[in-house]
Amino acid sequence: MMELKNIGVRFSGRDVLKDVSVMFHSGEIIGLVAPNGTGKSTLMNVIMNYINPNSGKVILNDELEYTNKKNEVKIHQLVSMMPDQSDLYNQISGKEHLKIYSSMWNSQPKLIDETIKELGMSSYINKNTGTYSLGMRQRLCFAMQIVSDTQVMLMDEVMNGLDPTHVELISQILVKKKSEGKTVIVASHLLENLEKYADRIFFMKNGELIQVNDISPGFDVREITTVRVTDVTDTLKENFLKEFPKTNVQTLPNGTTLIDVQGYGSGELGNVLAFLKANHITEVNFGKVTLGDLYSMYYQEG
Ligand SMILES: Nc1ncnc2c1ncn2[C@@H]1O[C@H](COP(=O)(O)OP(=O)(O)OP(=O)(O)O)[C@@H](O)[C@H]1O
Repeated sequence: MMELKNIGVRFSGRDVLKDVSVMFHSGEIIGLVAPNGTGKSTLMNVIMNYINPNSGKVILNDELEYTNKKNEVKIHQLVSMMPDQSDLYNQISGKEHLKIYSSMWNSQPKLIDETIKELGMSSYINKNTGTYSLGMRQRLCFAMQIVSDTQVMLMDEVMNGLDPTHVELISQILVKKKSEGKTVIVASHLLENLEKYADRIFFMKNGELIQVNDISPGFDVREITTVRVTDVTDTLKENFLKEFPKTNVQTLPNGTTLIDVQGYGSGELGNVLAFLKANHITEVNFGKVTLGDLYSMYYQEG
């Protein structure tokens, strides 16, 4: 378990992190959504103690804090950040990289071969990483962190440059790590992918971390059932509300209109769909509010 307590970071008089307090538990995947420049790297750097916050602290397992070098070494055995592609040494093989990580974290050596197999890296793992494609390098960086086998894993843009097959594969491995009790914190811009596996998702804005379930009550990410439509004019919306006055309708900055049909029976739902069809609305999607919808609500509004 990792706690961030009242973390504040100020750069050039600007609050990049503002009194951030949050608890991350074992066996959960945290999704972190942060448009460029909102403080995601700063947050990760504070967690790793690469940046000293102006206020607040990071607490591991209720007791460990970055109060001295000895504790830092202990915490870094428990918390790791996925390496960046620029951290790779071109002149040695992928397997050498995995061995180095395994010995640095003193993890079980069998994890190396298991991870190579799981990620389908056997055909190139013994070649120098200088010969790797971007996707291969990315998979290696991910594999290095998996091999380190720490309790908390921070991953910044883990899916960068990966094709859909590998995005899926890595998503499955993240879920497996969660089932092993790891805390996995993934910062990603792939919203559709993130919402498939993340247990809790936070948006970063103005130095704050907001859990998406708190953003728009009534349009909760997991529970509310909606009809999603595009190309709804103001007049059509007015007519719709005359016909269905009790229905909650919300048009997002991205042009999608959400019609809340939670609790509607098939008759009522049929009436809504018939109305839309009669008004030539053919792009109709039935489901929950998506993370993309919430992103639009939160970051693009007025
Ligand atoms: N050492 C620093 N000194 C001054 N300002 C900084 C410093 N580090 C970051 N910042 C500023 O803090 C803000 C957040 O930076 P940060 O690198 O955390 O963003 P980010 O969310 O990781 O962005 P990106 O996704 O583009 O990497 C930015 O406005 C950046 O200019």
